[in-house]
Amino acid sequence: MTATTIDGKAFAATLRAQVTTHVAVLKADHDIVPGLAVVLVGEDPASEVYVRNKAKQAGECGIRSFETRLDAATSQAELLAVVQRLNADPAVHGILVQLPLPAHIDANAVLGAIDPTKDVDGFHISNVGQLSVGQKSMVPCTPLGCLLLLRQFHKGGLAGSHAVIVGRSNIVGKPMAQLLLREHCTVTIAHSRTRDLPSIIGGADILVAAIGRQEMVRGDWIKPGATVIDVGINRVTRDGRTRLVGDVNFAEAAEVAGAITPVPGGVGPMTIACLLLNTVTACCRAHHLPEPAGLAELGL
Ligand SMILES: Nc1nc2c(c(=O)[nH]1)N[C@@H](CN(C=O)c1ccc(C(=O)N[C@@H](CCC(=O)O)C(=O)O)cc1)CN2
Repeated sequence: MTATTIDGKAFAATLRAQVTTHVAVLKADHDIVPGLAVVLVGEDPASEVYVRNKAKQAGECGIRSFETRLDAATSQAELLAVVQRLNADPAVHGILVQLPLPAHIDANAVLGAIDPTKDVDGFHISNVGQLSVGQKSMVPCTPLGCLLLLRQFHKGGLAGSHAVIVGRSNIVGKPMAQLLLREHCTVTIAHSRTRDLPSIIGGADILVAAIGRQEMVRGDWIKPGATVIDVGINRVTRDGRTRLVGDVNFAEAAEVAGAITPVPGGVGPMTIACLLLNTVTACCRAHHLPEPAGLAELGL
């Protein structure tokens, strides 16, 4: 069997087109322009790329973007002051502090200082709690992107499917589990200390790999016909060339799975598209206006 390759880049482009349409309506009917503030501390090269792409794609959708770049030596108090300023700015509907932060800064303190209604990353504890009890919330971008791909590409519907999530991070693994539970999947969260990972993965109709280890999941671990969502982004250098690979061995898995996301071009582009969707959603909620399809469609 050769799996369908899920084109996350194309799906993200469609989502961004929907966001662009909604932004245009907000401007034409209400003279409102959604605003997204992105804060980067330090000079991590990958974060630089992500922040640049966020600002560029926001602009292309008609979202006003506000970028704050801070020195790696910025104190936690200085960063908190920036967050407070953005919380108070009515032109800013979404705030994102790019992770990882330098080690001397307590990320939880910073994420907890963001106004939950502007928390387009969905990392504030009140959004985490609301998602876990099934209330309307802001939803973390990567798991939201994975869910939208699964709703589109997993054959046979999500309800009743056994989903195995490998990875228990607050950014991906845990919120992904909440989202799939809401879709009536049977959810197993596995992680680095799970015993006999291959046999757990072998029972999965849906596999979400978010463990951060290059090509760790082998093709013969995967149930024939399963849908595989690879969240991993690992930079590897082979024969003097650097390239990106996921947490799943793509070539092997594609021989067994029903559908699979590639790396790059799978989940990554969905992360930024969902950030833009969350920003417009936050703007609409702030102004008590109809939200774009997306979170509302998912009942979130
Ligand atoms: N505050 C946040 N920080 C981080 C998040 C997040 O959701 N919020 N997620 C990741 C990084 N990330 C977004 O910030 C992100 C990662 C990857 C991509 C992406 O488009 N990847 C491409 C490949 C890009 C490349 O060449 O490196 C792909 O997979 O096709 C977008 C966003 C950690 N931090």
